[in-house]
Amino acid sequence: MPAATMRSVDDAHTAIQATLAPLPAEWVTLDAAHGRVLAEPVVARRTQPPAALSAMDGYAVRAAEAGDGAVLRVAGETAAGDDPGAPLAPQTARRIYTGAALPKGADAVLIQEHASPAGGRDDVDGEGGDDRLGDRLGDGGRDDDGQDGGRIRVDRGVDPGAHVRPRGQDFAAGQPLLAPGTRLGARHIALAAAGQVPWLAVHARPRVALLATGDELVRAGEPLGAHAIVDTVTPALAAQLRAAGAEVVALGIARDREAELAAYAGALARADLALTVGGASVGARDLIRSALGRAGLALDFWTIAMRPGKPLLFGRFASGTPLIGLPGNPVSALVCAQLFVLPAVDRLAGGDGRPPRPVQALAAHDLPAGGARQDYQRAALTTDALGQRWVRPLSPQDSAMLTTLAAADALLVRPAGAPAAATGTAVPVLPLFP
Ligand SMILES: Nc1nc2c(c(=O)[nH]1)N[C@H]1C(S)=C(S)[C@@H](COP(=O)(O)OP(=O)(O)OC[C@H]3O[C@@H](n4cnc5c(N)ncnc54)[C@H](O)[C@@H]3O)O[C@H]1N2
Ligand code: MOO
Repeated sequence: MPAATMRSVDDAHTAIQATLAPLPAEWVTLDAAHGRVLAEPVVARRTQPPAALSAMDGYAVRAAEAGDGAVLRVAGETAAGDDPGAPLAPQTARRIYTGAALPKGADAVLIQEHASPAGGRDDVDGEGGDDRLGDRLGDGGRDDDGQDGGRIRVDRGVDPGAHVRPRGQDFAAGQPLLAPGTRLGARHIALAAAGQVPWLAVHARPRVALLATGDELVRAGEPLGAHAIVDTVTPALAAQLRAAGAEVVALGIARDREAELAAYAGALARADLALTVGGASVGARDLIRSALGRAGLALDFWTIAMRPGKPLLFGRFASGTPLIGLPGNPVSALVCAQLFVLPAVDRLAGGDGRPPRPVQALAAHDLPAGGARQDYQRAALTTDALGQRWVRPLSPQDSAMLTTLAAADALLVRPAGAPAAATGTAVPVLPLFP
């Protein structure tokens, strides 16, 4: 496998993505929509707010009547959800609470912290409240003098529009709220709910079939022979893929026999994306290409100028299902999953399928020149007192070493043929998948 015949990482990503399209839409309720990608626009079915609403607890007033020192009679009370009823009579204020609709005629809200009681219900002149001056209505106090029938003094005059949320301030009925392609987070779900849209069209979850291969493999926790190897990749990938929104069909462990491997072809080809682990290299027992090739897999590429991950293969079944054949070394399999499998799942689920984007960090050591393959070194990231990020490759870099992978925060990317980099040089790193 000379480097010249291998795909570059970028070309491999492009070739895989070229075969993928978002899955058809399905309807889900809002509480099931988190992390899904919208397939159809969300259009508001109502205007929000549906009427001018108070943003504060206080009094709905006419700003022109509510200058400094003005005294107003409190006529009526409106809480959130109430019909505001009769229009605001001249020289009156309406007791109002946050979220309540303003009565007709009101154009501002005087917050209760800026109003003082100015006399009881019978004190028509409004002078009887002097003995209570300074006894503010704010601070949680509900003073009857500030309630319906009492009087208030305006301690701080209001401008028109003060503390009022105008009708339609957020959006109007018929307005597009969310565009197809949006990956739905809590804030998008809240917006759809506000628009009175309780179900959303999202792309279906990709069904990913996963087959481990190898006579030596045993499921974690099961009895082990002295030379058995635990299947670490299946639980790791299954967990990661589920977290990424896929439905995982773990087919189990196939023995290294062509006929046995071929027998899984039907199940693999029925998924939206098929994954195999192991058997991708050149050994006599590396049978994925031959066995699945006989079962109808058309190979697109095999081997990639990348370390770890060189034997990666990609092809398609006659059903159209793409198959990514991951190398058996666990670190290789998981690094390839980050670079190729997660973007493939993202694309099927309606996302853009872009590869993970590197960030910059400063080399904490001198780095030798890059080799023939693009290297993804398991590395630790630290941040210094100035907020500068530093990256330090871990050792050893063996692609079977899971302690190193687990201890790593990132993959330090060393492009093929990269010149040696002195300590302090900015280099690309990929923060590791969770
Ligand atoms: N002569 C050559 N030998 C190898 C080459 C090469 O170019 N020439 N490439 C090496 C590279 S690079 C890798 S990576 C591995 C990958 O080979 P395979 O994809 O064929 O994987 P296997 O041989 O089946 O397994 C390799 C290794 O990984 C263990 N394994 C497999 N599956 C799992 C699993 N699900 N969980 C945990 N561990 C697994 C397996 O037992 C082996 O120890 O090939 C190199 N060889
Ligand atoms: O590519 Mo292999 O993954 O170097 O160990």
